[in-house]
Amino acid sequence: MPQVTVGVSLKMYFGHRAAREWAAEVADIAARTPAVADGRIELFIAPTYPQLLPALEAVAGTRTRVAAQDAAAHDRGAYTGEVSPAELAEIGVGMVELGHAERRRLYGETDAVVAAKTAAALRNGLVPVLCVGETERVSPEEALASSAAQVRSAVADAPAGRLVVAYEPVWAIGAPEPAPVSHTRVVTAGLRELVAALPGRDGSVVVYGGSAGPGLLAELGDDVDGLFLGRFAHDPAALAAVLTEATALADAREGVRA
Ligand SMILES: O=C[C@H](O)COP(=O)(O)O
Repeated sequence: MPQVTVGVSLKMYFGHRAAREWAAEVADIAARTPAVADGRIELFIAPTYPQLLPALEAVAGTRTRVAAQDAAAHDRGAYTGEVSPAELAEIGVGMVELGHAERRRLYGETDAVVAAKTAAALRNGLVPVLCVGETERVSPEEALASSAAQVRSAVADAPAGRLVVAYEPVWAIGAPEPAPVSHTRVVTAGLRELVAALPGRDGSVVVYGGSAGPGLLAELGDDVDGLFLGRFAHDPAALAAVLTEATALADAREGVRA
């Protein structure tokens, strides 16, 4: 089992060539990071659909996993423009981001849609990166309540399987700074308790996303299982810095377990 999970979504920021160059740099960094190579850090990248196959090729042999940024709720059929989770699994994609705040806000994805997509991902062997988080800045307790409700709704009827829950307060996405550590730790601690108690979800983890970058993992320490990065991992050197912090955290966790 990984000790720390670090993911990056490119959203739609990069063109094809820039994404290819970035994936090649990530592959180099992953190959030079022993904790990725030995599986203590689970590293995944989520490029756009046209970039999935080149990304899989770029990171082959480095243990970096490739995630899609979304997937359909159906395996096949007359769903023009959709991408099947079955086909994603067939090409070697291992994870899929679901319920991201931008999908919910811009494309009207409801909790019911996210639940249907989560079930589809799990029945096709994909690990859902299930994005949850409050839309307005509220107390950590209220944030936990609404995020927990989103998790419960997403998995209520889904087949068994591991989840990566990404706690992303909507107000901290695309912001200059991440949510305060004092806020995040209450929510992630509560979500960890929740997922640990869910039947059939062994190995599930809770990561933080929303303007995350170098320095945050060291601050959050044992309050999270990792980070889900966006803009602040566009610079490969910043991702390398986060992986250095993740390595220190993995080492510390191993020390605790030894
Ligand atoms: O998918 C990643 C998150 O939405 C965070 O993005 P951001 O770090 O650019 O705010």
